[in-house]
Amino acid sequence: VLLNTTIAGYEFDNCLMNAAGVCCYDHEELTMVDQSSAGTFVTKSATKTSREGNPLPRYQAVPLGSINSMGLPNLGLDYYLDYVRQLEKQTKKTYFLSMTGLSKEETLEMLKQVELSDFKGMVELNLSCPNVPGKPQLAYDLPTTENLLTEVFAFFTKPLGVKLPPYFDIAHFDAAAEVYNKFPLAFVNCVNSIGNGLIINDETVVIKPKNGFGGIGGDYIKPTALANVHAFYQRLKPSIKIIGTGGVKTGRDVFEHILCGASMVQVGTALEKEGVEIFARLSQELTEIMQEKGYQTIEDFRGKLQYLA
Ligand SMILES: CC(C)(C)CCc1c(C(=O)O)[nH]c(=O)[nH]c1=O
Repeated sequence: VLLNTTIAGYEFDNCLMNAAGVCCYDHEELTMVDQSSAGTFVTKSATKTSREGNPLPRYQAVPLGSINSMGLPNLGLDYYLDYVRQLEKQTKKTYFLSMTGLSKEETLEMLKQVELSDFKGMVELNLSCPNVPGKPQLAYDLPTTENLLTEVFAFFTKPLGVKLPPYFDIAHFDAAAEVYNKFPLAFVNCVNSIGNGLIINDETVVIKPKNGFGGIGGDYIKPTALANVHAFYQRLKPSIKIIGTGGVKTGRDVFEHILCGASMVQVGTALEKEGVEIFARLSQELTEIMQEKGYQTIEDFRGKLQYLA
């Protein structure tokens, strides 16, 4: 049984990796993922300059998942770009560089810097980035998203995919897929946390920013994550691969994401709780499921979700 996968012609020896934001803040965390059973890693979404992020507590794990309003704490694009450029020369692996500008100008400026560099990996453009105040996050504003991607692909030639928040309406799957199908995207990553949830302990919110409102991850979001993976798998042109993120904590969850069409599966909340040894456990559990079912590679069952007659 092999757990290898391919995205945009880049080979990975394992289809598991971290989700942006988890275990990817600095060299130490990124090295831990790189030296684990994971096939690769993605960096914390970078902005042009480093950011402290929101006041603590800004992340809270709970039995069925997590809530966060981190506020994009990161060490700045140069830190991650320099680190990945030197690491990829040593390991010959393909890494993901996540980024999100706080304005269109910042996003384009960062991408121009990456385009001019000798970075050989892939960019994951986080479209959950904030928009003009009073407007929804970028990925929920499709005309603005289309405008941005048009300007991006006017100059950007390295492999680039987008990290998407969950959509909840079939009409939105249709409209969003119509936009993303217009661009030479390497992948779409479904899903980011479900935005603006609220978790309460006794009579009090559990995180400080935004009066306790934050992105929800974990068991709570797996049905939504699987639906988004499969909806885009059904709608996007075959050259745009799907990365599945959300609610993964067992090999069975990884299997279900791949069954829905995912070519790579990311782990967030469960990685935060268990640490990087989770990648070996998930690999073992997925291997056992595949052996039981007689699948040799993930391509034997990727996207083959069955419907009821
Ligand atoms: C929510 C934003 C701060 C605009 C982007 C960064 C981000 C964060 C974060 O840094 O708060 N948390 C998430 O669960 N997903 C994200 O994409």
